[in-house]
This record gives sequence, C-alpha cells and structure tokens, in this order.
Amino acid sequence: MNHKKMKTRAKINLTLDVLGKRKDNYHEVEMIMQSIDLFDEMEFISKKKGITIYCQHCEVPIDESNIVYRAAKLLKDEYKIDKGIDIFIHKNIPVAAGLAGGSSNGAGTLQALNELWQLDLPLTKLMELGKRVGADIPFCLLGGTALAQGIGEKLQSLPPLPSNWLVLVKPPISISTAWVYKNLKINRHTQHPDTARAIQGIKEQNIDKAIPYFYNILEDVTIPAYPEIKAIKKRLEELGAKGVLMSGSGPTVFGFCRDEKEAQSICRTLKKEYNEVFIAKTYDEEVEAEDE
Ligand SMILES: C[C@](O)(CO)[C@H](O)COP(=O)(O)OP(=O)(O)OC[C@H]1O[C@@H](n2ccc(N)nc2=O)[C@H](O)[C@@H]1O
Ligand SMILES: Nc1ncnc2c1ncn2[C@@H]1O[C@H](COP(=O)(O)OP(=O)(O)OP(=O)(O)O)[C@@H](O)[C@H]1O
Repeated sequence: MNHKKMKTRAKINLTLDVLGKRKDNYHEVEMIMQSIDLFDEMEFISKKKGITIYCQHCEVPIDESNIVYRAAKLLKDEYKIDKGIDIFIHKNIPVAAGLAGGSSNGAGTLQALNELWQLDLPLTKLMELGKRVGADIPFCLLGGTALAQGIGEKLQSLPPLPSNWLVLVKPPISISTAWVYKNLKINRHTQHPDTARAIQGIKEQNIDKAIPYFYNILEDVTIPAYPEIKAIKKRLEELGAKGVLMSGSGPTVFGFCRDEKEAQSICRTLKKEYNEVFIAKTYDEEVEAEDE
C-alpha cells in the first residue's frame, strides 16, 4: 500500500478544569473531550525521500512548523524510516479555533504512516508519540467521548454521546493556547466545573442531566480579553441552545440543540451576524463507523 486517504475530526471540550501548574510549563488538566463530525480531509502518498506538506489554507504553514510535519518526522526518526511522504491537507476545521484542527491532522498522520510504513504500533504507543507533538493529539487518536487528565494525555473513554446536534461560531480572532494558560490565575474564588456530575450524566446517557455541569475555566482568561466570546454565548443562549461554552482555549463557542431543525434555524440566524458558523454532530467512530 502506498496511498491512504482519511478524515480527521475536530474536538470540543465539554468541561475544562485546570488543577495546577507543572514544572515543565504545562498545566495539570481535567477535561471531558468529545469528537465532532467536523473534519479535515488528508491524503498520504508514499515517495522515495523527504516529507512534503501541501495545504491551500493561508493560515496553515507548510514548512517544518506544521504539526503534521512534526508528527511524520518524529515517526521517521524514531523508527529510522528510509522513505518519504507527500501529505495533502484540505482544511474544513477552522484554524486556531480551539477545535484541535492541527492536532487532529497530527493524529491522522501518525495513524496513516503507521499503516503505510507497516510499523504496526499499538494505539497506546501512537498516543505516547503524539503527546510529544501536542497535548490534544492523544485524544484525537482515541476519539469519541473521554475524560482527559495529566496534560491531556491520560485518557479514559466514557460512554459515547453520538448524534447530538451542535452549532459552532468562531469569531474572527486568534488566541494563543500558551497565552491563555499563562494568564490563568486560580485562587479560592475561582469556579471549577463539577466534572464528576457531568460524567454521571454522560454515563446515564442523559445529556440534559450532564449539560448543567459543562464549564470551561479558560473562559476566565478569554472573556475579559475578548468580550465578543461572551456576546456569542449570549446570542446562542437567546436562540435556545443549551450547554453553551467556549471550546478549549477558544475562541470558538458551541451550543447543543434539540434536533437538526433547531440547529439549522439557529445556524441560519447566526450566519447573518458572523462569518464562520457551523453545524456539527457529536461523533463516535465505534457507533457511527463508516467507509472512509
Ligand atoms: C486547550 C486544549 O486544546 C484543551 O483540549 C489543550 O489543553 C491544548 O492542547 P494543545 O493545543 O495540543 O497544546 P500544546 O500544543 O501541547 O501546547 C501549547 C501550549 O499550551 C500550554 N499548555 C497546553 C496543555 C496543558 N495541559 N497545559 C498547558 O499549559 C503550554 O504552554 C503549551 O506550550
Ligand atoms: N496542520 C495544521 N492545521 C492547522 N493549523 C496548524 C497546522 N500545523 C500548524 N498549525 C498552526 O498551529 C496553530 C494552531 O492551529 P489549530 O487549528 O490546531 O488550533 P486549535 O484548534 O486552537 O488547537 P487546540 O484546540 O489543540 O489548541 C495555527 O496558528 C497554525 O498556524
């Protein structure tokens, strides 16, 4: 086999808590992560030498700083691979949005090259390698619904929450993840998500019971700096969405809808106010396996 195509899916954070700062510049987190069916398309074609990235999106670098390049290089060096690869990325996931678009591409690269280079590495090994490239990559490899701890790499799968309709709105701002973590100040007044209760609702497969406990501590940093995030949250809530939250380090905001009809209607309204508005469903590969 010398050719592979794949879809790489975005994630949202249903809860995001920060428990403390580590000595390595990272933070200990606790978060419930969820794959959604908003995806990039990737194509991998073997060649003799070198790693070449092709991507038309103006905000995505095609040099060695691309997450995909770093993932491919890590695998190539670690397993002394004497082959090259052309990697084509077609972006649908908004860039620098808090939706782990780049991490999903990095995860897809590890999976695809594991096959094309016949490495036969188990998922746990790919996750360990992925962590070295980015904290969200291990979850992107696992997918579905999961509790993430450590820096995001210690993962426990939760019962799937597939096919819940979401509306997502990305305001036209870019936020650096490192900046957000650096500016988070936790004290005794800081509100934290009730992760255990959110997990309980998910385990009971009762999204309405879980939603009141969805909370993202990083909004404490982003909302004062970017009030438009709060304005979008308010609009989504006014229009009837539930569990409205910023994803990751932002700036994308998502909200849960009752059904497709409600999602379409909210999406239509918000498209008149914002340029980047998306509909997506929560996704679990095991439940919704499809021919890719
Ligand atoms: C905000 C989230 O997207 C939520 O899922 C992740 O925690 C961030 O994941 P990511 O973008 O893959 O993160 P990385 O690319 O590994 O790290 C970017 C920067 O974010 C900060 N960072 C990230 C993860 C973490 N647990 N603690 C941190 O402090 C670090 O300063 C790091 O330099
Ligand atoms: N393959 C890639 N796709 C998207 N962005 C990439 C990629 N490789 C490198 N980048 C760079 O990484 C930065 C973060 O992009 P990305 O879309 O992954 O952010 P994000 O959704 O906020 O990630 P996360 O939720 O993991 O913090 C961008 O500024 C972009 O220039």
